[in-house]
Amino acid sequence: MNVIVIGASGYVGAELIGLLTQHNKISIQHLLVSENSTSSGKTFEQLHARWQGICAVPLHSFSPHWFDQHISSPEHNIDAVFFATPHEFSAQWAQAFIEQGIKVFDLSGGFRLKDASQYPVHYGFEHQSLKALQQAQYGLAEWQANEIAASDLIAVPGCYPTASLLSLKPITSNALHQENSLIVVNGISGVTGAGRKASLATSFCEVSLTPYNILQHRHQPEISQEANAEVIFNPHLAPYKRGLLVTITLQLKAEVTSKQVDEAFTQAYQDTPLVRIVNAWPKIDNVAHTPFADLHWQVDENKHVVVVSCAIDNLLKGAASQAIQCANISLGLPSEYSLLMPGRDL
Ligand SMILES: NC(=O)C1=CN([C@@H]2O[C@H](COP(=O)(O)OP(=O)(O)OC[C@H]3O[C@@H](n4cnc5c(N)ncnc54)[C@H](OP(=O)(O)O)[C@@H]3O)[C@@H](O)[C@H]2O)C=CC1
Ligand SMILES: CC(=O)N[C@@H](CCC(=O)OP(=O)(O)O)C(=O)O
Repeated sequence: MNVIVIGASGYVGAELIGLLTQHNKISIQHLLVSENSTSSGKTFEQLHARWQGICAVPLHSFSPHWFDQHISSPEHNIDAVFFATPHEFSAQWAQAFIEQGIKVFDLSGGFRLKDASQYPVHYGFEHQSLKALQQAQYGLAEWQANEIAASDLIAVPGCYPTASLLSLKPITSNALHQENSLIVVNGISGVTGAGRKASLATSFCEVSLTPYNILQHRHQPEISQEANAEVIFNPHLAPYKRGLLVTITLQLKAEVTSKQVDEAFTQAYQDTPLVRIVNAWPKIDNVAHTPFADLHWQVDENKHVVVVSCAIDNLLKGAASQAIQCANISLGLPSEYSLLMPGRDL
């Protein structure tokens, strides 16, 4: 698979490129940034020294001219593009790549919400690619492999939604929860979740554990849509670099037993190497810098309540490694290919 990564100077782009360099079925053809990027002309290893000696591909500026020069002719040799870019940019450009026969893996939120009217509210722009939006397939790898394999436009889930949906779907897809009851998702993320752009809110001396965007975060509709159940989402920013944890409280139907809950989770994740059911409450340190999601739950049958917690690396299972899982599925490979043992057949 010959690929392009747009957004190569960002945190997600860097992790994605790092994974691509170790994938023996995927070949990086171009690494791109914005037209006025200060990173244009630098090599990937100059920008992200972690990959010194691994990837010296130069970063170039993406523009309509670049697209015309490299993509518009049918002779292009590109099979797929990864958008590790702002939401509006992905929403603007995905259709043009699809029309050239190029598969799109969008790591932004540009194609995750099915209802176009939600974009002005939650993303601040009117969606212009309604045809692509309808065509887009949500890419929660452990739950939608068949749909991902059949689609040319994959909306890779966000970091909080990934951890939340891995926790919720075994319950809601088996209708074990009390209909119309309160489902509260508390999430905590490290600062890399905000991206590489410097801002006062994420500068070293300013960051402290705090809730943010309460009752108005754009992940609330994404989680509700994909869980098929309305949630309340309370994100928190914490003073560490990477890793994300959600703890979810939801009411079970009165007749549901803890055995049914256990069966729902073991059924969902018995054959998913990257989602681990762990015997203690998950810890960020056990998943940071890995493609894993660690899950644990506890049921109180008297209160008819289950508490589920899931920890992931926001840049990996919450973005880049899940995008690789989606690409693997598109290639007909096991979703975990190259993620457990880099570059080798499983
Ligand atoms: N951080 C996280 O934990 C997660 C982020 N995401 C999503 O992934 C995407 C990238 O996030 P992240 O890496 O954190 O963000 P960063 O701000 O770190 O990186 C954004 C990247 O997009 C590039 N870019 C910006 N505008 C354009 C443009 N017009 N044309 C081409 N490239 C452009 C930037 O290049 P430059 O500035 O050099 O021009 C940079 O490489 C976002 O949509 C984010 O919401 C999804 C899941 C998790
Ligand atoms: C700490 C922090 O700021 N996190 C980001 C989530 C990053 C992310 O997951 O972006 P997507 O929406 O593309 O998934 C936020 O809350 O907006």
